[in-house]
Amino acid sequence: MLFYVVILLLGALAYYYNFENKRKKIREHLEVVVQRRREDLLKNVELARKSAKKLDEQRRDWIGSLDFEQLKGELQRGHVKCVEAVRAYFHKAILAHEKTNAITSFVLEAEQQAEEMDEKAKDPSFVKPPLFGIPLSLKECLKIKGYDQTRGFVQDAYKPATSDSIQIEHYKKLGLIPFCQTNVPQSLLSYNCSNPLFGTTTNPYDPTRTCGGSSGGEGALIGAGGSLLGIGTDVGGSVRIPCHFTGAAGIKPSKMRFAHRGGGASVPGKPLIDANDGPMAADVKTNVEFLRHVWGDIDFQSDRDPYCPPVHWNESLYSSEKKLRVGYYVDDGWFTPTPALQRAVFEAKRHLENAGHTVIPFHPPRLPKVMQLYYRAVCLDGGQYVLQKILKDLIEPTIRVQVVLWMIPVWVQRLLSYPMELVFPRMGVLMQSLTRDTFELREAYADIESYREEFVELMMQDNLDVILCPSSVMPAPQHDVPSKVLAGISYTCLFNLLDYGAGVVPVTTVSKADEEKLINEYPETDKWYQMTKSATRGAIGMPVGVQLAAPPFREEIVLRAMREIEIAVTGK
Ligand SMILES: CCCCCCCC/C=C\CCCCCCCC(=O)NCC(=O)O
Repeated sequence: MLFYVVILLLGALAYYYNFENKRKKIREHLEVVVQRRREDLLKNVELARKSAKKLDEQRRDWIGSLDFEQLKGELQRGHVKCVEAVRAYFHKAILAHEKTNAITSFVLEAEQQAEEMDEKAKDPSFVKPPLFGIPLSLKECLKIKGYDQTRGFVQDAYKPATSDSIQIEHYKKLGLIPFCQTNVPQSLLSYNCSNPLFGTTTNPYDPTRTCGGSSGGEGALIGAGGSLLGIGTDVGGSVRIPCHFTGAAGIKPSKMRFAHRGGGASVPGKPLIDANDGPMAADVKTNVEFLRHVWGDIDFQSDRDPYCPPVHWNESLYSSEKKLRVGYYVDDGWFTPTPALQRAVFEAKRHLENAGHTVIPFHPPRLPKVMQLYYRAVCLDGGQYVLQKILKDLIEPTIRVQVVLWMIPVWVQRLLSYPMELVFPRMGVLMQSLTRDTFELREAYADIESYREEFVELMMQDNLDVILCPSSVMPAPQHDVPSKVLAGISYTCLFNLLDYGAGVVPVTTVSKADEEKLINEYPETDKWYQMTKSATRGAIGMPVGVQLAAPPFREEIVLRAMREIEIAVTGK
């Protein structure tokens, strides 16, 4: 017996030694790659700076002071040249990058693309496309020719795309000029924004706090004024959470409203957890203008990807005079949001009511089940695809907790979930989420389908057009909190599970009264609540948005409600 135990221990030791040795070699190689990539980024930023300096300072500042609508008008009228817009935004993005570390690469070809467009515009018969010359920032994972899509994995550096995605082709056709790529968390499966290749992107309002993720670089850049319009992706909140954390506005449309052929994802092959790209900007108005033109011309994408239905921008939904019926909630029954987030929903409710809409209570059903189904379907192989990739890379410290969770075998998680339920019931629920086998996976898909039916039925019973709810559970926390408070995405991931269109609009900032309410009333009943409470302390002044959502192909209603709230909040 002793003999076998000794053999087993020796075997385990040899395995560990071998594993560590291999990891050490991988680490050494990857550290060299990181060094080289960071040096290349410094050179790339210097080239963008050189280009920006070609523009007279006064003119640069004037162009930089124009909002989206004004810049669009000046470019259309020929008062601003495309190359001037690109140089002005190189300058503004460098300033934002120096503040937040938001950029992973400037797209230096933007200058040449702009010059070519200016050349074409000299011909009096040339018809300018609707978004002529507007600089566009892109989340790093979006496929643009000549640039990497690493998703924060060092192993994927120096593997540039050989072509643009259909969507990028489309944006260029509409006149937009991609001018930079922005940072993401390693794997994209986090709502913070750190990776070992490019480091941590910070919140423009407070560097000790995250800008959110995974489209965090976009949030930071837009929040710091370095871009007028950017594109993110969202499989659990990655467009909406950074918007909420940085005071931006953005929308995740339902999956079929854009082409996906040839596009990448954090975890390929996870049907029913629907991801999509989505615009992000300083205001809702810009999102509307962008989508009006993209969807107005959606045949470009449908012709190249037959799985993208040619559903055009529906102006009559957006501009309708018919008053809306809105279902609202401030607490989903799974994770009570901090006071400022609840207040934001009540304020948005009041704005909608003042505009003549009917706003009634709505209760999203069975959120603990939703969380289980979401994690089950997002990590459909028990997290193995991402885990294997992470283990071949430098591991990002701020997502270590979730990496460790993925490493615990599913059967062990299940076993431990029962005692866990007694002391930390919500964690117990999540520990039962990852799949043991295909039987459970099929069951999860069937459950998601019936949950969708149930939700639609509930909305129909009350004749609801749109749902109003919090964007998250807290304002921007510190960088390591998202990986620890995994369950804090319930407000956003619900609408990925449902494949609804869902957007976030800024409404308020955290106030002193919110802080007092937090200290005196916010629950501390488990670790997640304790961490959320402590992360929210000292967040006075941080932006807070609300979320609106509607069933697929009704994104225009979501945008209408967002825009009405925006007008009530900002007066413009
Ligand atoms: C014991 C608990 C077991 C559960 C372990 C789960 C580990 C974490 C897995 C997934 C986290 C998902 C967070 C998603 C945040 C938003 C991500 C997003 O929208 N990404 C965009 C994209 O992928 O394109």
